[in-house]
Amino acid sequence: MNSPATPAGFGPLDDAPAATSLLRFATAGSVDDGKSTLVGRLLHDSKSVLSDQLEAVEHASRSRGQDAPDLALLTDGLRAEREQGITIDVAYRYFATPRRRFILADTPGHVQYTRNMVTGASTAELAVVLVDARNGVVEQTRRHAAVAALLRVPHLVLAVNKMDLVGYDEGVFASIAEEFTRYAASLGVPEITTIPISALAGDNVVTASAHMDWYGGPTVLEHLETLAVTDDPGEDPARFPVQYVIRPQTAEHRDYRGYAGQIASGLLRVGQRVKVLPSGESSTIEALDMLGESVDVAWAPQSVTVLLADDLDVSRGDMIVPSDASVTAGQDLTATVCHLHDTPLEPGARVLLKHTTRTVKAIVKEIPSRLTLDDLSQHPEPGRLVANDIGRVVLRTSEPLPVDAYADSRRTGSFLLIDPADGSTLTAGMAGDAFAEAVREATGTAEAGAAAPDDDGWDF
Ligand SMILES: Nc1nc2c(ncn2[C@@H]2O[C@H](COP(=O)(O)OP(=O)(O)OP(=O)(O)O)[C@@H](O)[C@H]2O)c(=O)[nH]1
Repeated sequence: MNSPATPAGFGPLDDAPAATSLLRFATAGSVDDGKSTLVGRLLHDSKSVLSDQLEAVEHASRSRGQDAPDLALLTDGLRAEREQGITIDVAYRYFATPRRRFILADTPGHVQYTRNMVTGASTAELAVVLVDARNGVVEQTRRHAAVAALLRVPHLVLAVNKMDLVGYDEGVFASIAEEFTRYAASLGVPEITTIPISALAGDNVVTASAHMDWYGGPTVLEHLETLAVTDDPGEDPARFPVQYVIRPQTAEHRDYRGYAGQIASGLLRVGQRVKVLPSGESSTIEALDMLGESVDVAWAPQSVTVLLADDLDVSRGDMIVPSDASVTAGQDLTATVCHLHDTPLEPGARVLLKHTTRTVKAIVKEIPSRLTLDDLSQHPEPGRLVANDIGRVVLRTSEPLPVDAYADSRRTGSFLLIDPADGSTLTAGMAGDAFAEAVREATGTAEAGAAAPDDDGWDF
């Protein structure tokens, strides 16, 4: 049984300081649409490939009787391992150009890998969806757009690849671009860019194509390099999950009581009025300690120790938020989820729910909907969710949790369901109804509903 990697957006935060020049993006495409070739071309033409790697690729291509280097071989390590049946769900690649640094989540393209796109795209600012110009928008393309919309990836690029095989025809590109844009926009994707490319020939990947003078937009790399990403932590709601309570037992520090953790989103400053969830008690930030130094301001994803002016009862897993934040702590949670595990998720399932630094018991009360992702219609009898399914679940947690709507905060609106028996990740969840509402609006279909059997002792 394959247990997929923990989605990056749902696991621990990385320690790297926010850098304006960093773009996280994901690629998605069906088998043979040319994803490996596109990634290889990006790495090669942006000179991110080391010369010994290139020599190895040229050598391998020649020994296969090919004149030009097969750039798909640059990503072949991943493929070889996949063919041997080793589970590598998402490979992260790092590369840089003079204008920006990139982290690319490279996800396999088969239908059964929807969950990998969820994993790869959970922290992405942008997703590149590839289609083969000869095939146009297919079921997988709609799936990828739906997953990008579900994860609220803010920028979506449709790369219409293999334009060389359709004679670089503007009409072919235009009709694919139009169909895709209509579909993705109906799901609420805020920004969609469509680019005609040939990954093999290098048209519009890094350098502008000489074959498509009817296209006046950016190349793929230009778009990736110049996209304005919202990396101002001040724009996000401030959320500080408490990881440790620090109370030194020395005479010198008798009165010290600090709350250590990593800022999950937004920005904290000394003097700010805050409240602690779930208790709702208020106080003021008296000091912020970072690596032994006092600072006035700290922001996500920095690790800090917060000192409050009042002596409140704060424990691990509590969340410090601005006093006027609308988020409340509750035990009933509705979410859109992508089920990741090979064991299905059923109403009545007893699971662990991991939200930021806190893990509590939870029960799946209801599965009101299960989506057919190719046309977003509702299964008439949702029943249960199997691996790669996207659906809606109603959960009840053993303790109140301050969960944001995912639409407001990707970090504190997401959670994982975990199997209490072996600790494996079952399901990635996005709290709130925004995606379900977009789907209902786009399709006009109603949910059916499947409720849990009577509780027997797991009644919180
Ligand atoms: N003519 C033409 N062929 C292309 C182009 N891009 C990729 N190909 C070819 O299409 C085939 C599949 O390309 P890959 O890059 O391996 O496709 P992929 O999407 O990574 O495939 P998987 O890794 O199996 O999902 C290869 O034979 C490529 O050489 C293109 O722009 N034009």
